[in-house]
Amino acid sequence: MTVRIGINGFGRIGRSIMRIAAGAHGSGITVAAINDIASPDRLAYALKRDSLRGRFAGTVRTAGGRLVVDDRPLWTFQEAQPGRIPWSDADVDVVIEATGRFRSGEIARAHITHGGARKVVISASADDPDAFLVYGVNHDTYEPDRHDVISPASCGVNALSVMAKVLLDRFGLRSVQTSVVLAIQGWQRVHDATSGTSREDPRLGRATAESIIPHDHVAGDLLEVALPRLGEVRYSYYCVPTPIGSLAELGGQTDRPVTAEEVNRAMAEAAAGSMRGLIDYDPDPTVSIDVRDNPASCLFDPSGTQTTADGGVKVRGWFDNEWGFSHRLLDLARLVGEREPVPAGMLVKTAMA
Ligand SMILES: NC(=O)c1ccc[n+]([C@@H]2O[C@H](COP(=O)([O-])OP(=O)(O)OC[C@H]3O[C@@H](n4cnc5c(N)ncnc54)[C@H](O)[C@@H]3O)[C@@H](O)[C@H]2O)c1
Repeated sequence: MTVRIGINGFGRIGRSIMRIAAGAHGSGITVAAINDIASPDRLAYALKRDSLRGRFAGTVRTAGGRLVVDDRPLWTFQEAQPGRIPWSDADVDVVIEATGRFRSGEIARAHITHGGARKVVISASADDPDAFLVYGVNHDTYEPDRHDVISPASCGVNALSVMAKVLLDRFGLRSVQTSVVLAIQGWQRVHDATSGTSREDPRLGRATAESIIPHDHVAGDLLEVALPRLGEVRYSYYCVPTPIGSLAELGGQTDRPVTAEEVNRAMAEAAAGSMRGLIDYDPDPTVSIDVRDNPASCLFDPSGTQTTADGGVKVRGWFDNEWGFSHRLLDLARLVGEREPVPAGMLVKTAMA
């Protein structure tokens, strides 16, 4: 079965989804419709030429007010309010809410109640969704009858939680402390600004290219939601002026002392087995740009593993904050868009096919 997707907000995430769906990892997904406040011509231009990902591999044009991708016209709407988008005209199963404007579960639900879609996946941490589902970590808690508006938490939480799950399952893990170092986000400001970021922490209005910016607007507590067995988690977030490619570090206490070699072996085994497609493992020395276009939630970096004799452990992973996360959004869309959900183990394989 093909899940028909509607994308609200054709920005960095929306266009990543379009590129993935049009490429080799797009099986089981059809982008049926898009909505953005920008004109179809601007959307076509933005899809065709991307400063970070290069030219779109297929063809892009507009015709009759619609975006036409690889000679397939998409329903193209230009509405500013979720409740006004007629997704049912395009027979959309799942809306991916990727404007960054409508992160409240209640507002995003209008895609269902007014637009006629069946499910919504918000492309960020959200307020009061029906469920937070991190793919590969707790997506098997999805209940089709109760969960209509879903949040995958954040890209950072996805990267942290796949590593945390491996450590937890293999060695036990508690007293977890994490850091996420995040590449530039579209809502940041070029110069110091007092408004326009829609975030309350004043540091987030500071000039993007000038500083490492710590901030409190974090979704780190969602790590505890996705993996309640972890117990308390502490987290730090930093915005840095690199265009793409982010870092996740996670430390904690294992149930027994482990060596760095044991930890790395566990991650390598998970990358080849239970977490295939979600954790990638790369023994080569890595810097952030190396993760660009990587579809995994986390590219595990064994050179970052440190342990102490009393059971302390720290691990490092990289993630493409757009590309990896967009793959997870599509994994979730496949899961919730299926009219008859298939077993979780099958879904990981399908997603990576
Ligand atoms: N970019 C990342 O690395 C990343 C990673 C994870 C999560 N996210 C989250 O995904 C969301 C989108 O991020 P992005 O980077 O794609 O943002 P973006 O600014 O690149 O894209 C937002 C798009 O939404 C459109 N838009 C704005 N208001 C609208 C409205 N009222 N109705 C319809 N369209 C509207 C804009 O024209 C733009 O095309 C945010 O919540 C962000 O936090 C982003």
